Amino acid sequence: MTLARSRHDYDEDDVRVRPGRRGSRPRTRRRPAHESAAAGFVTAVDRGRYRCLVDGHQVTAMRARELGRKGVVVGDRVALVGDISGEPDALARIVRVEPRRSALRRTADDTDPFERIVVANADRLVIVTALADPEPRPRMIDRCLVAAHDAGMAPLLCLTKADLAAPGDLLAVYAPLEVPSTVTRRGEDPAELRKLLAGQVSVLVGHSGVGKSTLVNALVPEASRAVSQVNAVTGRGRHTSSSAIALELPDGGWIIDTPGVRSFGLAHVPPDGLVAAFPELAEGAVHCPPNCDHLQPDCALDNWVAQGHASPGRLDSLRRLLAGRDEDPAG
Ligand SMILES: Nc1nc2c(ncn2[C@@H]2O[C@H](COP(=O)(O)OP(=O)(O)OP(=O)(O)O)[C@@H](O)[C@H]2O)c(=O)[nH]1
Ligand SMILES: [Zn+2]
Repeated sequence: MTLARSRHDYDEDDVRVRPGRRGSRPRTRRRPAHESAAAGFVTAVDRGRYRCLVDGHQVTAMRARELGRKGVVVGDRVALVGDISGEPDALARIVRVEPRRSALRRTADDTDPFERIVVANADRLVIVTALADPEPRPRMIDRCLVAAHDAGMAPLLCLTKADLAAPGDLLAVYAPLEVPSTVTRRGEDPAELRKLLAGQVSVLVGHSGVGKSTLVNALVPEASRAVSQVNAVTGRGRHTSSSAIALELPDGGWIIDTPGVRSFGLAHVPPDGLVAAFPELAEGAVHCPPNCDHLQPDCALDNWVAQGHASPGRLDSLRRLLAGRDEDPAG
């Protein structure tokens, strides 16, 4: 997969490496401290407490001061010291966050003024859209596709509630984008989705009411118990919490639900990054006039599509996104 960013380093808050006062070697060259630390996988984060899986058992941890401003998010691979027994009241310390393979970002909005990484190291973004009740919102899907590309994750379109409306029209809109898709309906086991997710770390995203919890409950029989255990630790209910939670899939892999994140704005994705999310169009954009915004008549992409190098639907999708970069991400 081509990445939109030249920034292949997904750790935005620790890229600056300051040389020591006396010009000693950069800090990253030093031997890592805590060589005997245990490896953990962060499955939930809330109010400064991190739930980590260490050797198959759950450990509650806090950040060690030495992490500085470094954020820790669900999906992070971390190194832990201190009490990793997992006993009630035991508290370990996270002393290191391993480099991230991918980083899903949310944009600033009314509920949170900062752009933040919400999930690290996930492979897939599952864009959950109901075919009816609520009505599908294609622009939200487009935005999620770019967010997936920007994050370094593969998208999967999951169309729910096929018992209420047929998926044909929506699938036709997205067929040219060659995004894999799966359709689910009430009363039917989501077997295809289960197969697609096995062995991977996937993030579910979608508007309220599209059926995410229904899917999670079907995929992870223990889901409600796992969620209430986390809430027992953090003292919050699922719907009031804005943090993500990772649940282990019976066939291997993880599904990460992100209750507070329903869509993604693109304000943090530069226009070049948007175009890069459409590799076969990016190739044609080299023929555009300098600083082309790809919305004017002299844009070379119309010709590129006319020559059959890319589908008209893909160009439409790109232009919808370019024209609406600053729109309300929930739209
Ligand atoms: N007809 C129909 N209804 C469904 C289907 N899947 C879920 N629902 C219903 O849609 C409603 C919302 O489903 P949830 O699973 O709670 O949706 P959600 O995406 O988790 O919603 P939030 O928790 O608000 O984000 C519930 O009443 C479900 O029973 C489906 O395939 N068909
Ligand atoms: Zn152009």
